[in-house]
Amino acid sequence: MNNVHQTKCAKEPVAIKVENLVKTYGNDVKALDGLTFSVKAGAIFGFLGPNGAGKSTAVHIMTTLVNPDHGKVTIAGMDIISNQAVIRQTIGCVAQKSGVDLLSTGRENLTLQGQLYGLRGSQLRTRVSDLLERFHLTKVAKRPANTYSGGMQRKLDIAMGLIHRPRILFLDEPTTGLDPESRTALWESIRELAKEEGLTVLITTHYLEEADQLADEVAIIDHGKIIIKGNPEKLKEELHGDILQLELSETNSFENIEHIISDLPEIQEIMIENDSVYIRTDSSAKIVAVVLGILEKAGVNIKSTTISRPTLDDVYMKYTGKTLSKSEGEVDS
Ligand SMILES: Nc1ncnc2c1ncn2[C@@H]1O[C@H](COP(=O)(O)OP(=O)(O)OP(=O)(O)O)[C@@H](O)[C@H]1O
Repeated sequence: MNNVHQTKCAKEPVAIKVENLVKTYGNDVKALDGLTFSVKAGAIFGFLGPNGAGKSTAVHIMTTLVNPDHGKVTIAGMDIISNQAVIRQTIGCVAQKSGVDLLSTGRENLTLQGQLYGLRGSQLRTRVSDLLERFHLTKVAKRPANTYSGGMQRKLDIAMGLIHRPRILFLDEPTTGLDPESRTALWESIRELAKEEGLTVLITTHYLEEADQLADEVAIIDHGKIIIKGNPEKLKEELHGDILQLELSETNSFENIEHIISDLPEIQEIMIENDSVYIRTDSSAKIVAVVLGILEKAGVNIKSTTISRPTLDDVYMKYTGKTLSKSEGEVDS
């Protein structure tokens, strides 16, 4: 790794700058439609959006794999078109599809990856051992990767993406398919890494909880554009009040409900998704009995009632009109 590039990247306050990116596939699939955002150096940035929103296309462009039709991307202050070779040394990428060779051991996978980046000898051995240690894989380093659990294989994948000491790491849905425990453990490793190595991390995810837990900043992307961007805590705070969720027995009552309760002054917003009505209110204690009374009179059967503080899911729903977690078909094993 070239020290000049490392130094330049470390001093650059903005690690990733994306300006008005447009990418069309064929004649009419507009994957990106004026995408603009930036990521501060050292931050963990969560890139959220439903299937087909344009996340992977954006990541492919930022990592120099695909050229945009229009727009500009700078990575650590360098334009991606004119500095491809240097940028590929500056970034690490962990794609959705694993790069692990399942028949090789963890150590062999890391060693080969290091050799591809020109590392040799003791420098390579030390880096491999450090990464095995950091991801708690030392004990299994001599075992073929096909004997690893999903979480261990994913850790190995991320370790491989870090072998050349990149300053910016792109993680494309790193925890998809992992069980909740492995997912939480991986979050911990990513958090530690970002802090200790001063890494900038851009993470695409379908899991709002993941973005909420990990990211300093999130951007919600849909139809190739940023819909909203900000610190998760601040975005949630902006949705002041509580969320009252009413799960209904029959969804055919939806049409009436909005009409029946929308005049109540304590109600800020009503959203309907799947089998539930979500009511945002500053006066949940006062409103809950009133709403339940009105709906009972109107003959609406309510299965359950929940009051909660706004989550990133509620932020997502406010800006996209739908929930992400319910529409994406999460895979938990
Ligand atoms: N190589 C390609 N050829 C044609 N269309 C493509 C290609 N790659 C992506 N698309 C289309 O571009 C749009 C954006 O896709 P993209 O994969 O970037 O979205 P995404 O947000 O990453 O989705 P996912 O979460 O499912 O990975 C989609 O309509 C997709 O079908």
